[in-house]
Amino acid sequence: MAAAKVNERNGCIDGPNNPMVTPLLTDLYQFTMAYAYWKTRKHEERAVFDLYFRKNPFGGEYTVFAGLEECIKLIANFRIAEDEIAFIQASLPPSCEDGFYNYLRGMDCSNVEIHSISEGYVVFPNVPLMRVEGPIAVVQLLETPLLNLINYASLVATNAARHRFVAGKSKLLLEFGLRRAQGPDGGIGASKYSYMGGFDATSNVAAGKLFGIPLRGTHSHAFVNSFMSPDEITDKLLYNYDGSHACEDFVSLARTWLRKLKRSHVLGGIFGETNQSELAAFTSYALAFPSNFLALVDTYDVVRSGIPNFCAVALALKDLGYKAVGIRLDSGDLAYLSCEARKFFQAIEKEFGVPDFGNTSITASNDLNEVTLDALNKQGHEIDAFGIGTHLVTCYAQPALGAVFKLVEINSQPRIKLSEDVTKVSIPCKKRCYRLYGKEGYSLVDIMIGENETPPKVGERILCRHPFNESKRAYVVPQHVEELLKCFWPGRSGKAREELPPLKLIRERCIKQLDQMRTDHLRRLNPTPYKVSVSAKLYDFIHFLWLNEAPIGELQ
Ligand SMILES: Nc1ncnc2c1ncn2[C@@H]1O[C@H](COP(=O)(O)OP(=O)(O)OP(=O)(O)O)[C@@H](O)[C@H]1O
Ligand SMILES: O=P(O)(O)OC[C@H]1O[C@H](OP(=O)(O)OP(=O)(O)O)[C@H](O)[C@@H]1O
Ligand SMILES: O=C(O)c1cccnc1
Ligand SMILES: [Mg+2]
Repeated sequence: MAAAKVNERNGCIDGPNNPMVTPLLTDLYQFTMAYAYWKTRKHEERAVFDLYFRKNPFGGEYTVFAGLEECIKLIANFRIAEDEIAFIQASLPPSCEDGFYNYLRGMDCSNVEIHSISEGYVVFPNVPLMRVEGPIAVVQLLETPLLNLINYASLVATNAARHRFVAGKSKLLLEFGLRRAQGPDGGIGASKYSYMGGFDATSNVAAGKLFGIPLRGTHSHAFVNSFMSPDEITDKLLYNYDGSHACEDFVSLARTWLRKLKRSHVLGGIFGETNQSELAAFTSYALAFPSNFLALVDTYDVVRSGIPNFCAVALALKDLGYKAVGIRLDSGDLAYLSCEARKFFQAIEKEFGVPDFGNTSITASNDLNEVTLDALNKQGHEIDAFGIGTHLVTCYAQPALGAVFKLVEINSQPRIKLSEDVTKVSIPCKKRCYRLYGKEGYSLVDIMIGENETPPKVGERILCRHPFNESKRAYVVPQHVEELLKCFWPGRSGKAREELPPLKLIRERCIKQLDQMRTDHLRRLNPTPYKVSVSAKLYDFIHFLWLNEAPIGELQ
């Protein structure tokens, strides 16, 4: 993954983060269609496409929109290089005329206009996330890369937001998925969009460098397993926190604390001989990171070895003025073990008078997902931080979002795609989209209207209709109206271009958006669907066009 390059052409928007995002990152049929448009001299006809999805993922009723910045970076840098043109020429039939390749040579997105919902917004089915307008051949080529950049990004951001919802705001959420992700780009994307969806940090160093995501981590079982005995620690010296004096033998100090713990009335009964190679591993990790000591305690036996060994080293550190961070549990019954660990820490705080030791942090990992987080909450647990990998980054519960890109207008003529399945009928016309807010500050409904219709106004009653179900309709008097589609790439329209905010701000926006949603839309079990509607005028037009385009069947 190369660092983002500076755009030489417009000097302001870098290229996509991933160098594989080029005009060739598309399906062959986009190029064959482009050729056919060109051959019939249709290629410059002005087309409007909507990018939207039909169903929220994970059985939920909301989605977090992500991936916009990469789309705009693609658009800003969209030029087909000479070697790419040669490859396209070799891939299309020899009968394709040379003029087409000259046309591709001059192709860019300077006449394409992109309106989009802002990245990090909570979004709903059928409302365009993005409206792409421009010469049909160019916009056709953009279908696949735009969908590619938005589908997984939005899916994983939504997955992260859902994990955050179950875990609760006070928990630290760490993304640990790189090793299980779908290749390098899956891993980088997962880290970026999990952070956007509300995770606090990642273990992925490359993502930390590329996007400034906070890096966090513990250590693995291999580190513990690698120690055979305390004799392996040769450098036992540790200066105290302020550097004023040295403890010559930190290993013995930790051993002394272990003996004290064993003699304690309360704790002594819990464990006997702990694993000494584990104690050696913890001691040497503390010598390496005295201010950031966190131990993985489940290699041998959490209660009889890992926790007492950790506490002995943590108390030795405390003697030298350091505060240990905590433990990680990576197997077994995480609810039970976290409660046992907390009791142990609290007993030490009481018996040895160590302030705040009871609050020592407990991190849990091991195949966690929404369901296990929910189960842990129901049982009661003492976990402060969750490290989540596989289920988060692979989107195990649902592997694809399914956003689509549909032609809604050409040469100012609205188009509709019909389907046997009503949910797959496209909503025609170049549209404006609004979010209407009610008295209590929550959003009530999203509404799509024709481009030239009068926008909804605060305090004015407007009829919101379900796009396809005649009987579903409601009057809304909005207290606040927000236009959703903003201009992120003005083309030649002369409109102002929305800025692309830094990742941290998008993350904050996402958290704020979710805070502003009614929790019944967010809950895991039987969430309430959010209403998505069209104006009365657009409703009538959709159904007029539908009847116009659908052939009448004949029964015999
Ligand atoms: N209290 C709990 N309630 C519900 N699920 C839990 C609880 N504690 C742990 N889990 C989950 O149960 C599963 C246990 O995994 P598994 O059966 O592989 O055992 P393990 O603890 O990983 O054992 P080992 O690593 O020693 O093989 C994990 O998915 C974990 O997230
Ligand atoms: O379980 P996940 O949600 O994917 O989180 C990441 C896992 O990766 C590490 O395990 P590792 O790869 O070392 O193997 P393990 O499964 O044997 O613990 C870590 O200890 C977690 O268990
Ligand atoms: O830092 C960790 O604890 C970590 C990182 C990646 C995967 N599992 C754990
Ligand atoms: Mg594991």
